[in-house]
Amino acid sequence: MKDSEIYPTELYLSPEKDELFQKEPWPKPFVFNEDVVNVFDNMISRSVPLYREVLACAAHWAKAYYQTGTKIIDIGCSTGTFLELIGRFLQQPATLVGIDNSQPMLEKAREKLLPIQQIHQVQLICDSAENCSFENSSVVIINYTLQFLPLQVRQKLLKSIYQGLVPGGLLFLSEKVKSPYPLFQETITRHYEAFKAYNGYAQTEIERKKEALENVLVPLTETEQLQMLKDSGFQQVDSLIKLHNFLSLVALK
Ligand SMILES: C[S@@+](CC[C@H](N)C(=O)[O-])C[C@H]1O[C@@H](n2cnc3c(N)ncnc32)[C@H](O)[C@@H]1O
Ligand SMILES: O=C(O)C(=O)C[C@]1(C(=O)O)C=C[C@@H](O)C=C1
Repeated sequence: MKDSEIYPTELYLSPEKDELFQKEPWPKPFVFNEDVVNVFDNMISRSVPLYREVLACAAHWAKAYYQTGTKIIDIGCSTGTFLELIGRFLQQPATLVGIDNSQPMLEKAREKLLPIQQIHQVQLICDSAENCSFENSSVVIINYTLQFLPLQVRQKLLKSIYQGLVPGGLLFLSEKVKSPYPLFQETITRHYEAFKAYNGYAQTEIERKKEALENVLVPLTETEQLQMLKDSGFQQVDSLIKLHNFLSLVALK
């Protein structure tokens, strides 16, 4: 695939509709179990603003910073949507590694990634990111995953990613963030919920998921996020995309 062909791009998303929070009992607290996994592609693409654009952007940056003979690692790879995209986009054979601690997610990913295995070496690791090595990677992607880790583990993980990246290596990070200003946070949340309603979620579904995610998904502010990256060793850090309460950053080793 040529650079010009990735945007606008089609992602490989399973069509099963997310109706999890319509029914009783609904998942609380939120976990990445089989029920969530079965509808995950539909859930995330209807819940994360600019999801398609973020993945296309991550693929562009991955291609630009990939160094031959190194790895591209996707932490919290879920059903493998990013790896499948970069696998189609990157012409030269590469080692693509997906890490996720949900076995059902990796089973979906395995299926999705079969076609790109004709070109690339694909490794799927079922473990917590904090137990993994990032040695010999030139690109690490961590989209909407750090937010689920305990606060004290996040810095440790970012340091370990920094250590594992080769010089000139890139970290691409997307997170749900919060505003440091309560009034702005309220306005942003209302706007975000309108986005979800536009994507077909009923108010009860929105409220139930919000409750399920409480204390499970803990967002930081953009400033805290940038500081954590700098404290982990990254000196060159920049923001690329932000809409409502979702942010994408890049950081260079
Ligand atoms: C919101 S999803 C990520 C979405 C995915 N990156 C994408 O763009 O489609 C979060 C993923 O992180 C995984 N996860 C949560 N905690 C983890 C941990 N400590 N280590 C590895 N994976 C984790 C979950 O199983 C889930 O698949
Ligand atoms: O629905 C929300 O409120 C979200 O925060 C979306 C979000 C996320 O950002 O991780 C939450 C859970 C799902 O895994 C997919 C997306």
